[in-house]
Amino acid sequence: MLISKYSAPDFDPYGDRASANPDVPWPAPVADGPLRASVALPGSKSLTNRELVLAALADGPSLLRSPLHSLDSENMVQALRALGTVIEERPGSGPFGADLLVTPADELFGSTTIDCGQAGTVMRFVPPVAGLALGPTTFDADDSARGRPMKTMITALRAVGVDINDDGRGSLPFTVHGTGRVGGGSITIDASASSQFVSGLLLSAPRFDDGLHLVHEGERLPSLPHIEMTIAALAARGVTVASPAVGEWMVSPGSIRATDIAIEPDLSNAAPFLAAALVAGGSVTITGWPATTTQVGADLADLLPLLGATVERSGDRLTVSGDGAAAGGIRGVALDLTTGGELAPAIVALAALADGPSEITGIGHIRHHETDRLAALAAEINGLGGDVTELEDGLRIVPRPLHGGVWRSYHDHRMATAGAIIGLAVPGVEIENVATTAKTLPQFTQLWQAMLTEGAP
Ligand SMILES: O=C(O)C1=C[C@@H](OP(=O)(O)O)[C@@H](O)[C@H](O)C1
Ligand SMILES: C=C(OP(=O)(O)O)C(=O)O
Repeated sequence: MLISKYSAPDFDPYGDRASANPDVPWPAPVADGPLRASVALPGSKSLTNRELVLAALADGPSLLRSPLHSLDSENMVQALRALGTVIEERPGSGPFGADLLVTPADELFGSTTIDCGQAGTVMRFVPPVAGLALGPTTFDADDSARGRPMKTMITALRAVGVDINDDGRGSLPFTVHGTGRVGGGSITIDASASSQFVSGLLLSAPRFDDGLHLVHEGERLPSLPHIEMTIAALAARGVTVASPAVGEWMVSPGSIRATDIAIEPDLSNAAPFLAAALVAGGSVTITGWPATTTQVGADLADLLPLLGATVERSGDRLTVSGDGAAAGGIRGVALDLTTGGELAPAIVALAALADGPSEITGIGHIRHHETDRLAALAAEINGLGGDVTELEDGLRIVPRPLHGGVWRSYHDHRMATAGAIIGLAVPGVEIENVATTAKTLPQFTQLWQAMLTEGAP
């Protein structure tokens, strides 16, 4: 298991023994009263993995303070190390593990195999870096992630001059034959399946000979805030980057500045905890909420009130309060979540406990996340007695009285946490393979239990 050291000596990344064994389902705890909890969360996956890539391509050593330590970030660290980047642990600035000092390689070298695990950010951000390395780099992933779409990245890299060997199916595994240089230039791609194709190309683009002029043409462009996060991260390191129109980006060739950066807490991973306040009633506070951020999780402050929550900000604390599902405190909603598909599993779990029907649309692309999340959410909620219908690009959820049962997680961290949300109100929900939460939040069960016991009479 690729979990690196944590500052707390007795830190157990799995929270408890049962959750460490994927064969033993985790009994999701039921909330026995209103919550009054304050939760600190580890660093953002999206920020950590962008900053690791940029640091590896930068003009000197960078320090990442309070980065995420999880399977996704560990896969990124190992990937960049395999290409010659030196990544060393330094005493942690925060409670969730070491800081990372990243020293770029004088020259990136391939002749290696990279295990992307389940990380979309590794499989979409690192192949362009491998194009800049000398020698072949083979990319592979967990069985459950091998089918995730890669065709757009393969064709895009070929279009900027990178030689790739694949089996023609547009998925992993494939081999990037890096020559140490990438031409770059003007290309058009279809990023309908994932914004990560755009982000991955933009992150390496300053190191392409001619930079990159990238145009998206396709039926939809999901997760725009994640692309804006990429642009902001590049700009913060002195890269000249612009988006002259929606679906068009330009990156000038040039150096990427080394920096010292603090990684914000993962606001998308705040979703299940904040949702808990609506389900159980009472309040949940997330500490360290940034004043300004590019994370789409910040939208929870606007989304959760639509479902009946009250949201308050005080300094760096964001508090969500609710009346509880039993008191009819969750309202049905019609929501387009095109920009924040990552938040959908938590919102859908809330909708299953609401006082009326919901329709969540704009999220067809989440069929290509860790699993087909539309099919998985419908199957698992319906398996507990619910009434969820798959739409082409979303879900229609009609709340029904739910009963206990096994909730399958499909190797998907957000499926596991969505089941935990429902389990707060429905006795007898058992989450299969809750350890899958280690993808982005190895401490999930521990933090969830602490949220439920804190402030309890
Ligand atoms: O760039 C990123 O960090 C991410 C982009 C989004 O991907 P999609 O555009 O594939 O939804 C998001 O869902 C994922 O969790 C993280
Ligand atoms: C879609 C997700 O992950 P990935 O970065 O692997 O695409 C997610 O975390 O919800």
